[in-house]
Amino acid sequence: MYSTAFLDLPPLVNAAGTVRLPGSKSISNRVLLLAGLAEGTTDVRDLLDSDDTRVMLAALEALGCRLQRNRASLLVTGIGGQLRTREAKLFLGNAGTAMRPLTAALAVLAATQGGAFELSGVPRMHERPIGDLVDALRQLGCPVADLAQPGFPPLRVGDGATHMLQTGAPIRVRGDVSSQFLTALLLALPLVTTDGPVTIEVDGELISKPYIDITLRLLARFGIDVQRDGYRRFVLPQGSAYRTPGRIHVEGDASSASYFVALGAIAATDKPVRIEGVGLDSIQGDIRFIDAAQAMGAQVKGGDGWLEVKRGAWPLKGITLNCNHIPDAAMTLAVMALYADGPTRLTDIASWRVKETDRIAAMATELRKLGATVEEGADFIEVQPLPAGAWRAASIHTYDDHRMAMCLSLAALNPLAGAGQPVPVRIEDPRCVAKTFPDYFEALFDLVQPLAGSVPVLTVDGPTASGKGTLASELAAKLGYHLLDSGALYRATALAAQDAGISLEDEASLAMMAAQLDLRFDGHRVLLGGRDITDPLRLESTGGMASRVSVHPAVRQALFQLQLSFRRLPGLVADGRDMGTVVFPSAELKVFLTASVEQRASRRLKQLLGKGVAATLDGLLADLRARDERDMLRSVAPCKPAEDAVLLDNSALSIDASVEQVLGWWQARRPF
Ligand SMILES: Nc1ncnc2c1ncn2[C@@H]1O[C@H](COP(=O)(O)OP(=O)(O)OP(=O)(O)O)[C@@H](O)[C@H]1O
Ligand SMILES: Nc1ccn([C@H]2C[C@H](O)[C@@H](COP(=O)(O)O)O2)c(=O)n1
Repeated sequence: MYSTAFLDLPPLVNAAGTVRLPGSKSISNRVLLLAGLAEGTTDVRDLLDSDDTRVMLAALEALGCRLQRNRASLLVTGIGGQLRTREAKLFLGNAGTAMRPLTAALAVLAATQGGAFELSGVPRMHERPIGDLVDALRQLGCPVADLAQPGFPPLRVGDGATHMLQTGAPIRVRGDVSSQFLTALLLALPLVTTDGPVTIEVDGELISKPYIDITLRLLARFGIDVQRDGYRRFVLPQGSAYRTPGRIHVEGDASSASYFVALGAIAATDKPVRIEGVGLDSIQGDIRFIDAAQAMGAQVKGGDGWLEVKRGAWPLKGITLNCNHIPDAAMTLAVMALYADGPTRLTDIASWRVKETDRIAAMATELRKLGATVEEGADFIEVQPLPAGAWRAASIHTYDDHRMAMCLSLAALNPLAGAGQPVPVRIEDPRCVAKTFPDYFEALFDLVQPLAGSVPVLTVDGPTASGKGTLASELAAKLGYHLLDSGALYRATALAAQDAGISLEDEASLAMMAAQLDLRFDGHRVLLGGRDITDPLRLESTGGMASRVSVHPAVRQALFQLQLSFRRLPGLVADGRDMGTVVFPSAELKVFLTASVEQRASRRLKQLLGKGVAATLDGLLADLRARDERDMLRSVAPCKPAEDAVLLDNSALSIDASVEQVLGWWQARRPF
């Protein structure tokens, strides 16, 4: 997962390969609540691991459910409809799929068994309406107190006392703001059917009906057979009781599939994008997104648990579509619309305005930043195609909304819109995808090809102990980029030579060995032929040997391709001696880092003593001078600033100040 302040996506031009989807958020949180309320233990497979499921799990644990995590599954032992805890404060983040059903379930349990629970979330959750559900619970006779603005969380349900509920008369609930209110009642009211059946009647036209279908199917799996009259009237039979189904499998998230369906439709020109975990047999309403994608031109094939998507019509075809049945996935259509031959109008999407953010306003604002013409209304959005040449590089604000981040990432495919200046796209706060798809960007990068030469590179060259490694790894962490410590390759070659008894002057043998290095970087550990060489790699003596090995042109040539292979999406920070001059001459920013030799020697001394390695200042000064001379005066790729490098003397700069300085230079070169 990328937890950086922003993530820059270079222009992308092709897509192919397979993505395995994380579990559906809607199914995961429903299953968790049902398992938590049921008698017995439920073995939940392929559960989504994300922010929204984590808050649900924390709530269940606080309520006395037992959770046992195994490698492939989560075992949930429920409370069997009996409160184990009578008071708790539950923080539910921005998870509507946790807030609404837990409010209803705890309201009826607290009222009938005596309890009091506070439910709160992030500030945006406190702006998301829940009044219609609260009204329905109050009709029943459940005490519900608004703790801030009436009709919005935070709420307190129950007052510690027991109450008789009015289950004899139908409970009325509005269906035209969020279908989650009805889902919440359907999940909660089986708990109070001891004295007779309980009826729910829906006022107004129910939106997002497919989500109710998911709720009903899952209720059936947990032993509740709801009788119904279409989507207007639902009857929970007397004596309903949750029974664990034993094992339950969570299918992949159909809303998350929409980004990869769109990716295939836009960019899979040769081989398809294959999506695993969700398919034509899906119980999720958002699977119908594929109909919309096909209407726009996508070629879609599928079976049970899989889909394959390729580009069909190109440009895509603009469509007008009522999106009431696919409210979440429909956002993806708004970005696909940029690649269409005419306007795309998405209607009946008023619910977008009360989601993680006001999604109609957010989508319109961000698409306009890219250069698009967008019209928005109370319950629609109309997006004009964005012709080649009209795209602008944009820094996309994501509003703490995972779907904004994932949808807008598709704008990086802009080179496919036609001849014109390709532009990168910046996604602000990429971590917001953690709500449903923590590894979304990693999955995207596995499938796409960047425009040739567009993966950004930042080089940091300089003499030994100037702080290159420290600076480069901080920069890579801040930008979410890969890191190449090129010195480590020379060091590993030197160690391998030592192990094999090869002389450091034997250029041909060294080069042959360097070309076959079995080197693996595993986090901070470095493995050579499976052996952990992390510690020996950093020895001063190894640095000295590396310096001698690196003077040989054939060795440098042997390591050249390996270094180039580190240039992968989304970008690279490379440190060494010749990164800016030889290996990445087209790097966007080249920094040449220096510090006085005295300063460098004293830093290295501190570093070594800190690791318990004996050293003296005089000895280090002599070693550094010798190494500087060899590295700077050798005939091939000497350590020197590239002509277009920026010099940074950090003798009097802290590490943080150096990082800020370089990030400032980097930002100045970005088009955002
Ligand atoms: N700006 C700075 N101010 C103070 N200390 C620093 C600064 N930058 C780096 N250091 C410290 O200097 C030491 C050497 O830094 P580092 O290992 O990053 O250098 P290097 O140039 O990568 O060395 P080498 O070429 O030997 O790999 C480390 O202990 C690091 O914490
Ligand atoms: N791009 C590079 C990186 C390193 N070397 C050589 C010269 C250094 O003295 C030695 C060890 O590097 P360090 O880990 O200290 O950065 O490797 C080089 O020639 N070119």
